[in-house]
Amino acid sequence: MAVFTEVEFGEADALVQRLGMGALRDLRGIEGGIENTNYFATTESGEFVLTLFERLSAEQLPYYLCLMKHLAARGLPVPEPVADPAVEAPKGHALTVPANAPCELLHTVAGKPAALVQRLSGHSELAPTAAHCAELGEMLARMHIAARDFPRIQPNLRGLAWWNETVPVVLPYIDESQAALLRAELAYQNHIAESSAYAALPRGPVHADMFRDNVMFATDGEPGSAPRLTGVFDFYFAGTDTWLFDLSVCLNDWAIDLATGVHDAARADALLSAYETVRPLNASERALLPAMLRAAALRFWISRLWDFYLPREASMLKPHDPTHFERVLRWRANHPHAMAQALEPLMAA
Ligand SMILES: Nc1ncnc2c1ncn2[C@@H]1O[C@H](COP(=O)(O)OP(=O)(O)OP(=O)(O)O)[C@@H](O)[C@H]1O
Ligand SMILES: N[C@@H](CCO)C(=O)O
Repeated sequence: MAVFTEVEFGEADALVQRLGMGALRDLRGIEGGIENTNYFATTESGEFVLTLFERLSAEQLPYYLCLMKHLAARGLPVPEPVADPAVEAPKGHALTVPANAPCELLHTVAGKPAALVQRLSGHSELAPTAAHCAELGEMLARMHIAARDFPRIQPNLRGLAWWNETVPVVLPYIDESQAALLRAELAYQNHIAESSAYAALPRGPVHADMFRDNVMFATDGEPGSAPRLTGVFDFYFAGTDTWLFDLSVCLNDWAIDLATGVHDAARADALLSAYETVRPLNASERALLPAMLRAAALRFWISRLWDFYLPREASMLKPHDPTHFERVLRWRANHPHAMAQALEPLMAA
C-alpha cells in the first residue's frame, strides 16, 4: 500500500464522529494504490474509506469530490463522499465559487486534505472476461452522459501539458531507443492535439484512470452467472478531457494481455460495443481512436517512469512496471487498424 501518512486512531475517530458516522471501531491501512494514503474505517454506521491526499491541493480536490457526489446522485455506482454538517455547501453556480471556498466534502486529517467516502462492495476482477468488459463499457458511457451537466471545469492534470513537462525529467533515466520512442510519440501527440479533428471530439468530465483495480464486481452471484459491476472508485485523476481518451484508457487496460502488451480483440470488441449501445462514437472519434489509444499508452508510460525513477517515501509502496506501457505503445503504434473491425459494423449501419 501506500500509507504515506500514518493516521492516529483518535484523530480518525474525532473526524467520523463529527461527520455523524458514530464512533470508530476499526481503522486499517489499505494495501494497494500508489497516489494517496488510504484506510478502511469501520464505524457504528457502516464501512468507509478515509483518504489523505498526498499530492492534490485543497483547491483541486472539490472538483473530484463534487463529481463523485454528482454521479452518485444520478445512480452511478460511485462512492459518495460524506459531508461535514458544520460546513455550509457553497451557494450559487459552481463556476462562480472561489477555488478556496470551504468545501463540505473536504476535511483535514494529520495536516493533509482528506475525504471520507462510502466503501463499495465487491471485488476487483484482475483477469476480466469479455462479459466484464461489456459491463465496464456500458457503465463508462452512462458515466460520460451523467457527467455532462456537471458544472465545474478542471483540466486533466495528467494531460498533454504534464506529458510535455515530465518527459524531459525522465529522459535521463532511459536508454536511447526508449528515449527516441518517447520523444517521437510526444511530438505526434502534440501534432494531433492541434488538429481540427481533435478539437471536434466530444468532451466532459472523465475518470481517466479506470483500470481493473479501480472497479468492483459483485461477489454474491451464482457461480457462472453474468458479472455485475458494483462500483468504480479513485476519481483523483479525473478532469475535463475527451470521452475518447477515457475510453482508450479503459481499452488499454481491460483489453490488453498484461504479459505481452498485445490487444485482445474479443475483450476490446465487447467493451466498445457495450459502450456504443449507450453512446455511439461519432465520425471524429472513429478516426482518432488509434491516435488516442497511443495517447493513453503514452500517458501511463510517462507516469510510471516518473513514479519508478523519482519515487516518494511510503510505508508500503510498489511502483508499477513502466515497460508494460512501453510495450502497449509500441504495439498500438504498429497496429493502427486493430479496432477497425470492431468499428465496421456500426459504420455500415
Ligand atoms: N470506495 C472504495 N470502496 C472500496 N474499496 C476502496 C474504495 N476506495 C479505495 N478502495 C480500496 O483501496 C485501494 C487503494 O485505493 P486507490 O486505488 O484509490 O489508491 P490510490 O493510491 O488513491 O490510487 P491509485 O490507484 O491511483 O494508485 C483499492 O485498491 C481498493 O481496494
Ligand atoms: N492506474 C495507474 C496507477 C495510478 O494512477 C497505473 O496503472 O499506472
